[in-house]
Amino acid sequence: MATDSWALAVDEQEAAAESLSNLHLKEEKIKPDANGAVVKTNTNAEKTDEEEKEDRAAQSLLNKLIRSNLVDNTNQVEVLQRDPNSPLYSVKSFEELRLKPQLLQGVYAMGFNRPSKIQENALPLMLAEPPQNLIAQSQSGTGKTAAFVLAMLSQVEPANKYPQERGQKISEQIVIGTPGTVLDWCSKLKFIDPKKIKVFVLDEADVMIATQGHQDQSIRIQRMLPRNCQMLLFSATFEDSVWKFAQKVVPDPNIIKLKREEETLDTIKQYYVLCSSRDEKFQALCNLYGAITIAQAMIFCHTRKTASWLAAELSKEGHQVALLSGEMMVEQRAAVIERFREGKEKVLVTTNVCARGIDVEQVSVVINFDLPVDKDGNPDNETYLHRIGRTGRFGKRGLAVNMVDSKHSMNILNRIQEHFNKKIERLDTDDLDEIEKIAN
Ligand SMILES: Nc1ncnc2c1ncn2[C@@H]1O[C@H](COP(=O)(O)OP(=O)(O)OP(=O)(O)O)[C@@H](O)[C@H]1O
Repeated sequence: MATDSWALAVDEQEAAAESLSNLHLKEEKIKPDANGAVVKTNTNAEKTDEEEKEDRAAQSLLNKLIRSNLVDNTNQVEVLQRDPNSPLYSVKSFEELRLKPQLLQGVYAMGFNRPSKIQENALPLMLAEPPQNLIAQSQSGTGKTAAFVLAMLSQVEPANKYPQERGQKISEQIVIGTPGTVLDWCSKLKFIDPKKIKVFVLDEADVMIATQGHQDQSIRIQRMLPRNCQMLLFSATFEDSVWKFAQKVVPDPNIIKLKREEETLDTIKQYYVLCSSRDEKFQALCNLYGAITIAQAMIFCHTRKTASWLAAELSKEGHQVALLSGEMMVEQRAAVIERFREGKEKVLVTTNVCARGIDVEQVSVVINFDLPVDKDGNPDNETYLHRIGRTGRFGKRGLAVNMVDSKHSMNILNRIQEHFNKKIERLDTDDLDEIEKIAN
């Protein structure tokens, strides 16, 4: 079966339609009772004639949409979750993963119907008794964060109001921070008693490696934790250095790892555009906007200067643009991201600061206005993966367009293709028909 929803056969699509209608029923069926327990009710018995009619009409419309290949995204997720080749595939339901009733309730309230592959594989290990250590890799946007957050919440005892602070008390049970701050809180400032920590998660382990000092700080925190503290390490990419670090920091780990060619998602289509100058790249971008409907886009530039220039040019063209760059204060960055998430701005122009972590479902296009390179000018494959992973979140389709403006950047692009063993097709942005085709 194809992983790619564009290539689904009609019978698969119809099966998907059926799933969607079941999904609708399932959402209705699962309701928490007064004690927070999840109760299943017989929906069919409760359905009125009116609802029955509405359902049939919805089903028929959906089938029509599917036949014309406009597969709805919810539907698409359902299809992917039944495709063994997809990172969203699972054979189990959340109920079978033995989450606490309140967490199960929360998961359904979030609109999650089935776990993804990483959730299905990682959760039983993380929730085992005694809890297991884990080093895990999964593609961007496939539910890693949701997986370890569920594991953390499963371990929290709400009655225990720590971590504690010497003078002022921290009553929150979960602390999220960069290695430097958490280390200060555990050691210098003693806001947290590390001996009481039950779960230690290192997310985006590749950043720990790339950022000066983070690796050592993480190891110093890990050494303060009790022996029975559960250690979890997640990353979308695992270069050798990340791998070495992971094994240093997580003792006796269970390991979930991807093959290199599995790291990129088939739901994200990747293209490059040949240009000869910055202005041509800008023109290509305008052509793209002229030809396809772009819900929201993120555009990555190498320098703040280019990012500010581009944001200003796009504004002149009438786009609602937000600019996010490294010199902004944390609060300012958060405010910009929040406005973008709310859809107040449709385009986010940024430098690398924003390559990771942002989860905005509506981002349908990522543009590498400049290709990601490291400080020595070599291709930065991890950053590339994180950048394009801002689109195609949890089974959504995405488009990644790379602007190539010199022999050097063509060489960078070729090396990125080789690294991921994935062909990046050329796109002629002067050909409107061609652009329209890729968007369908
Ligand atoms: N089982 C699920 N069903 C439906 N949606 C889900 C499920 N799990 C997670 N999601 C949603 O999918 C999106 C991506 O999930 P998440 O942020 O956990 O992925 P991630 O692998 O940590 O991504 P990244 O690598 O970019 O950090 C989020 O919006 C999340 O709410």
